[in-house]
Amino acid sequence: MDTHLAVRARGVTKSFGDVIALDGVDLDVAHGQIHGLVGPNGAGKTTALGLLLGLAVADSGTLEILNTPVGRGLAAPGGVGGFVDGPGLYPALTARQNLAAVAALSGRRSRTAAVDEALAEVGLTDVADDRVRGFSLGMRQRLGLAAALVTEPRLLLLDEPSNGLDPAGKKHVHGVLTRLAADGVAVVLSSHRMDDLEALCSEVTILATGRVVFSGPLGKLAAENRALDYRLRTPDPAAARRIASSTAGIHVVDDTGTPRTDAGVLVVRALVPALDELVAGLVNAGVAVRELAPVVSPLEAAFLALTEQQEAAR
Ligand SMILES: Nc1ncnc2c1ncn2[C@@H]1O[C@H](COP(=O)(O)OP(=O)(O)OP(=O)(O)O)[C@@H](O)[C@H]1O
Repeated sequence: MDTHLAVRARGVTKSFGDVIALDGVDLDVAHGQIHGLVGPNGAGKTTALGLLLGLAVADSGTLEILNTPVGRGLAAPGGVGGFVDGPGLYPALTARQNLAAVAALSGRRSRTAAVDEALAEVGLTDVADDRVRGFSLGMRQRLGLAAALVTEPRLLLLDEPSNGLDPAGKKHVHGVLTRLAADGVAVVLSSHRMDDLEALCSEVTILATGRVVFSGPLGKLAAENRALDYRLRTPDPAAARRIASSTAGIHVVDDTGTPRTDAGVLVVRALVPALDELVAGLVNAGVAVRELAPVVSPLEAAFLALTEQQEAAR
């Protein structure tokens, strides 16, 4: 048993009738790691989180959670917290009463302090005594996270935790997750938001049609040798286009969805070394470069490439 891992899954398969939701999934999540599950709609993210939360049982494969082998019965081992498909909350109770109920069920001793602390951590102190019925989606998400916090999880599982969050809410949630990870808690979250994954996760697992198409550090994914589209902003796009077209390894992309009114922008597809050549060529020719940035982030580009390959292979 690998004690530095909070989650160790090998060859996990789960079907619903004819639909194979997970197909031989391996997953390692270390203590203190924020691990992102990412993939197109229907890729199997929620199903995977449901298995980790003990809401469903795998058809085959092995799963160890917090060093406990998960058997055929439902229910996750102690120390696992979180939610899928939105947090389960009592709408007629206040935020504080909801958390007090969770604290009581989880057998915490210093309940009042734990509830107050959790409310403060997610930024809901001001609305602690309001009924949850009137809460927005983002407030419910934050309260769901607070409910998980009062159980003091060692493995926290969250399905789309940034759903409906405004920038302030997002800041609170990101702060909480980062603090938990620094304290050694393993966090697994699903998200469609590449910016969130990049801001939070040290590792990601990309699922496509139930299979793992990548798992590992974000840096490794971004560094994969793949040509990206770059937006080049210049006061002299005609000269820039001429130079780009004659630079080896540079492909000028015409149809990028860039608004036609943005005449100073050229999009080129290239690997980094060719891009360096292009910049040198532009500078030598006296063509100013006002901006040079990937059109989509390296993570998003890798995500699209990997998931499209898997879809095409179906
Ligand atoms: N209870 C269920 N009964 C039948 N099919 C299901 C069930 N749960 C999931 N599925 C199917 O399993 C596949 C994986 O679904 P899952 O919800 O895990 O994907 P997801 O990656 O979370 O998708 P999304 O990004 O849309 O939330 C889908 O084809 C889905 O229709």
